[in-house]
Amino acid sequence: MSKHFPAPSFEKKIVSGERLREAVQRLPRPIVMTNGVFDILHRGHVTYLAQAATLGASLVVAVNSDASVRMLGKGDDRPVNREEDRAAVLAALESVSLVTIFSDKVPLEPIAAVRPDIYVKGGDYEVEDLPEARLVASWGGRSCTIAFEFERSTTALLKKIRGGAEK
Ligand SMILES: Nc1ncnc2c1ncn2[C@@H]1O[C@H](COP(=O)(O)OP(=O)(O)OP(=O)(O)O)[C@@H](O)[C@H]1O
Ligand SMILES: O=P(O)(O)O[C@@H]1O[C@H]([C@H](O)CO)[C@@H](O)[C@H](O)[C@@H]1O
Repeated sequence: MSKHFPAPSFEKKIVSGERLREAVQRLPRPIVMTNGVFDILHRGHVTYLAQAATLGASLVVAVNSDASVRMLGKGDDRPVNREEDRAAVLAALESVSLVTIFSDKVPLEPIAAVRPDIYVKGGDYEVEDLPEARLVASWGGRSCTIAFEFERSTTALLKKIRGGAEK
């Protein structure tokens, strides 16, 4: 007979858009926030999230819904991992305090609900180009990018798995 386990405690870090505003009230500040697809988690992602977490006392991650990933044009076969799985993997990370799934192309709604002190993206973005940064600035928050330490990507991993040339 196999033992029955309760749901792992990290599942409690996943909150719906409706519960986000209230859940954030319980987090220590300053709050750092980021967003992304995080389809197949790799070393670049986990390093980036650990570094982002050091910028404040809590890290909130907004993860794209499957429908919003399809709006980004990453390919007909993306995402590989469905939204609830991507959210669970992120929630299991020590660096991550809260995870929410968002449905729009740009995560302005969850950012407005969280009102982070610091908004962060990876070094593949420029702060000046981000509508999220303009929103966060409206309540006095700041935004920054974190340079890549490891050149990794989900797209490159998929190419490798599927027999492409990536190492
Ligand atoms: N190698 C990396 N190092 C640091 N940060 C990264 C790296 N890859 C992605 N990021 C950051 O992680 C977040 C999620 O990125 P994303 O899901 O687009 O990763 P990806 O592996 O580049 O995916 P894809 O290949 O599907 O575009 C973004 O904020 C991005 O800037
Ligand atoms: O994982 P990605 O592709 O880095 O995440 C995207 O980031 C976009 C970014 O915040 C610029 O607006 C966002 O709009 C998009 O929905 C993905 O989260």
